Amino acid sequence: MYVSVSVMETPTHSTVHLSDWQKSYFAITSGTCTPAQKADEYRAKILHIQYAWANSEISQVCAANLFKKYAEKYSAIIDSDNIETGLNNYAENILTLAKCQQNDSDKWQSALTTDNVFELKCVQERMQAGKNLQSSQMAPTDACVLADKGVSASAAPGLPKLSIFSSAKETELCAGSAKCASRGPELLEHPSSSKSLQSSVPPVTKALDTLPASSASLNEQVPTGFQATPLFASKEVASSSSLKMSGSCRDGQNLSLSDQSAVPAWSTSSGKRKAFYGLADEGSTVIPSLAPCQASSSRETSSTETSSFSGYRNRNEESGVPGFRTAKEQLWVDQQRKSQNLPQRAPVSSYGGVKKSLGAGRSRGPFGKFVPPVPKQDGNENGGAQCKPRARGPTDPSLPVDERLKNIEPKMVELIMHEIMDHGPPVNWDDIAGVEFAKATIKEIVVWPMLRPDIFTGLRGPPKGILLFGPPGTGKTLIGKCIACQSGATFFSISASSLTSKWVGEGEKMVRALFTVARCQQPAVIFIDEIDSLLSQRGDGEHESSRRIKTEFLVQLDGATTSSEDRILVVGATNRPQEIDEAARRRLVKRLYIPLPEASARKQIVTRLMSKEHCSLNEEEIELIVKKSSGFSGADMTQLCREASLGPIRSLQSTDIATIMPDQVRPIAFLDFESAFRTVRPSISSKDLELYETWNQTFGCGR
Ligand SMILES: Nc1ncnc2c1ncn2[C@@H]1O[C@H](COP(=O)(O)OP(=O)(O)OP(=O)(O)O)[C@@H](O)[C@H]1O
Repeated sequence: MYVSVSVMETPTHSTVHLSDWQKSYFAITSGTCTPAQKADEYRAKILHIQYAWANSEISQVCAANLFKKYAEKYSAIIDSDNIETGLNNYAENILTLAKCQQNDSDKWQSALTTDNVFELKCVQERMQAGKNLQSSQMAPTDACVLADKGVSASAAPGLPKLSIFSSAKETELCAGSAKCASRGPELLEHPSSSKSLQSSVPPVTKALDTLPASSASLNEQVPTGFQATPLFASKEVASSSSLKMSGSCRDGQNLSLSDQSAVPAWSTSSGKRKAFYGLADEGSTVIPSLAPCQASSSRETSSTETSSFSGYRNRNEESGVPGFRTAKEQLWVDQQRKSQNLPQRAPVSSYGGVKKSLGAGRSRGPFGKFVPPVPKQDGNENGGAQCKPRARGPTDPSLPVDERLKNIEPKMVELIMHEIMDHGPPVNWDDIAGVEFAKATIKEIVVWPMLRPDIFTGLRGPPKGILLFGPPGTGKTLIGKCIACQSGATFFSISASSLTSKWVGEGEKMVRALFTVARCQQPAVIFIDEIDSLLSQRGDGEHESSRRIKTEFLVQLDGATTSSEDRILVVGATNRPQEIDEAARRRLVKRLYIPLPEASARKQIVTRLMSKEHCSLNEEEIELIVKKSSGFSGADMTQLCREASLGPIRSLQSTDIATIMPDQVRPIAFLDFESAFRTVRPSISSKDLELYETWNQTFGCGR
């Protein structure tokens, strides 16, 4: 886990008593704090303590006590596996990466420990890359010095073999390195457990005895710039710090797993240290490393000390070199730089961030709650209700970034991923009553080709666009979604009117971005509701921006910028097909009429909805309902059933509602439908229906 703090104040008094610290640093425990705030505060305070400790502002005993107190105070957050409140959820490091690997069946219980996280393949790959680099950059003599001085070879960055500190010298080194930021994580490796916390602090007496000497010796032993991994800091903050720090820590080695460490080398040179603090004082977001790595991992650890040291050695092992970034990380950084509007920290998890808000209304401070940028691998992020697992978002530098997205504004990608990409429950063909011809056609021309692109080649190739037209509430959206679900495609759903009105001046870019993201997520279905407002016939009053959006859309639809192998289907839906201009109409080759549901379909809708309710309707009554609902759309039928379902409640005395048991509510009866028919009327006029019929006969592809 990472910690980030904007400005670190260095305590002014050289000796600070525990009580003073407790007084000033435990004020945040009021009951009004949210878990997120507490988690943030927790990190910030931990940092503060560790800085004070590292600067000898407080004693080791004091630090250990404070850490223990914090662990106790915030154990609810730290230990919690709750996706909302658990501190793990705020992690943006290796743990997050690891969490992305989980699926529901894992019954994941914060079982990640420092060790098993590093066993994950994705983690090892990254570690290996860093290790290789270090090996190639570390002079053999450096390694010898380390070995000679009692530091396990494996503890030296870049040296592959792992070992646990066990020798006296190693212990001394660790104890002494209390002064060193790089030792920090061990102390707080398991803040959730006071036991582990205590035991992870080197024995006080020994530490006190050995501190000055070993501190110095460490500084001699460790190559200049030997840095700790900020396990608790935000990636962006760390990243930016990294840039700032590079000047001061010329020869520092950045040990951050994600190559974003900003922690300076802890050298004997007070000049260097001052330079470091100087930066910190100037507002640099410098990240020390004494914060907990995996709060809950202590539970899993059999030997706390071993765990502590293993955390140390692992981080050493994964250390990188300053300034090194993989190409994909560089790309990510570049993308973030381009996105000047975005807050400093927002982009990290923004693509996978809180849903449906584009981050607006969602405050993400420097410690903003982390939401994994990628879905679980089973795609069940939303309770198993998802057509297709979402592909990886491009904002997490630890994940591959699609080259195609590099020219797209991140905020647009975010919007598309969160607002337009649909993550709702899957839809089956059986969920759509009636419209048999349309369903059969769609299966044949769209779903099968998407499933078997190898067979549906050449003339059999799928169309790029289809049009569903008909009265409102007849299931066009349902069909669009069903296509996506049944063909294993990602479903993007957008209203064309929002393209033209919501993003004034940006609609054109939005169209381009939408197709680009869809291309990255293919097979994909782009459902455009009210497509008539996007593709309406050109007139004198047509606005320039509307014209540009339309042109861009047609270009994208034509696939001018796509390869022939792209599997993207545009499904347009409209209630006003007559307003679509010829150029667009021609491109939407299959124009399918989605009419009002026939009697059999209406029966299907009623039966299906009532089967989920406590209902006393018999066959005959259902037939009567179907008969009386002639001219109703699917949406009207749904509304009718909703209204009828309220009948039993309405018949209750007002006083009963507070006390009645659910099973005492009478079943929905025919009389409730009779009442419902008095308020629910068909929403489509026969005149409107004529228009659809006429247009269908002229341009439709039905029989
Ligand atoms: N054929 C159908 N089978 C089952 N339910 C239907 C059907 N048609 C409509 N519904 C019900 O009506 C609701 C609205 O349907 P949907 O949004 O798909 O209609 P639409 O044709 O896209 O409407 P609009 O043109 O107004 O966007 C659905 O969620 C569903 O409850």
